[in-house]
Amino acid sequence: MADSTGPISLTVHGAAGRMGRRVVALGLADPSFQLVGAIDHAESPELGKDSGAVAGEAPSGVEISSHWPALDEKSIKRAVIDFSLPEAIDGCVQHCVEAGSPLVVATTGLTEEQKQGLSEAAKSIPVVWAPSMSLAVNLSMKIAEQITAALKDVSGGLDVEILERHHRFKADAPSGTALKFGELIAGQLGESTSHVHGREGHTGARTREEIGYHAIRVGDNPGEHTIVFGMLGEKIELNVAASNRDCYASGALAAAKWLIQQDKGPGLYSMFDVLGMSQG
Ligand SMILES: NC(=O)C1=CN([C@@H]2O[C@H](COP(=O)(O)OP(=O)(O)OC[C@H]3O[C@@H](n4cnc5c(N)ncnc54)[C@H](O)[C@@H]3O)[C@@H](O)[C@H]2O)C=CC1
Ligand SMILES: O=C(O)C1=N[C@H](C(=O)O)C[C@H](O)C1
Repeated sequence: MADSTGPISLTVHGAAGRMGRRVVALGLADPSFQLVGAIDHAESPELGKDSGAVAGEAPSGVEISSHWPALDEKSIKRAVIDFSLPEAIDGCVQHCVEAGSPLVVATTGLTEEQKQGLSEAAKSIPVVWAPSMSLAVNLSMKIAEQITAALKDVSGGLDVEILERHHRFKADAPSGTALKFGELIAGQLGESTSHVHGREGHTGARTREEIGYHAIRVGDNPGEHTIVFGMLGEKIELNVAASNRDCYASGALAAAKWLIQQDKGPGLYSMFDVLGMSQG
């Protein structure tokens, strides 16, 4: 008999990573979840170690492994949270589709083909996919859309530039969050918008239809985005910055809870859906 009561059986994909460790730590502290799996690369130096200990917490009894835990057919409340790398996504998605496990995907830098794969997977399982799981970032995205709508026809024209700052270890650029900001702002500016990544050489004057992106990599910055709305005579700078990674980890756990507690069916959902920001 399937058990619809009790905690959500949680598996973390990328469990030994900077983000995976925080998801494990916060998940272990949340009685809504029971950690049942901590997956990482077969060559990870953390393989075989206790996931709680690797996360700096008390032992969890769940070792970091490259093999997925056996499915508990009685437990219908289960979810997978992925904070891995693009090269790891296909295997994770395939497992979740085969197991019928709801999935939260946080990994950025996906190829267009991998994004299509998420849409295909969402035909059979519920998927939350967002480049940032942060409440403040998703709220800032909505505000950026409103600012753009209000200023896009301003006299003298509107210039939008997106600056992002991350730790020195970040492997992709610009951030998935910056790209999402640009996508949403371009949705307000119109189809003629071009996306310009950095500038060098004799570029000529900036065109009215471009959004500029600039990726800064310094120290241990957990993520900061500044959207500059420049006009002739004044500007607005919208800044949102994390001081640690827990805003993302708690957002991903909230997304998993939302999928299970709202009993979401197959579909591709965003953090706007999770946070109730989808309208407007
Ligand atoms: N959506 C969001 O809110 C956020 C997304 N991210 C994204 O999450 C991803 C991970 O970020 P970090 O934790 O900083 O990176 P990280 O490099 O510290 O962690 C990635 C983990 O994935 C593991 N991995 C690699 N290949 C694997 C495989 N085949 N199977 C299982 N595990 C595998 C690595 O061994 C590592 O432990 C990045 O794409 C980053 O942009 C990061 C923070 C917030
Ligand atoms: O790699 C990171 O750290 C982060 N990556 C995400 C992105 O690429 O947008 C989210 C957050 O900014 C932190």
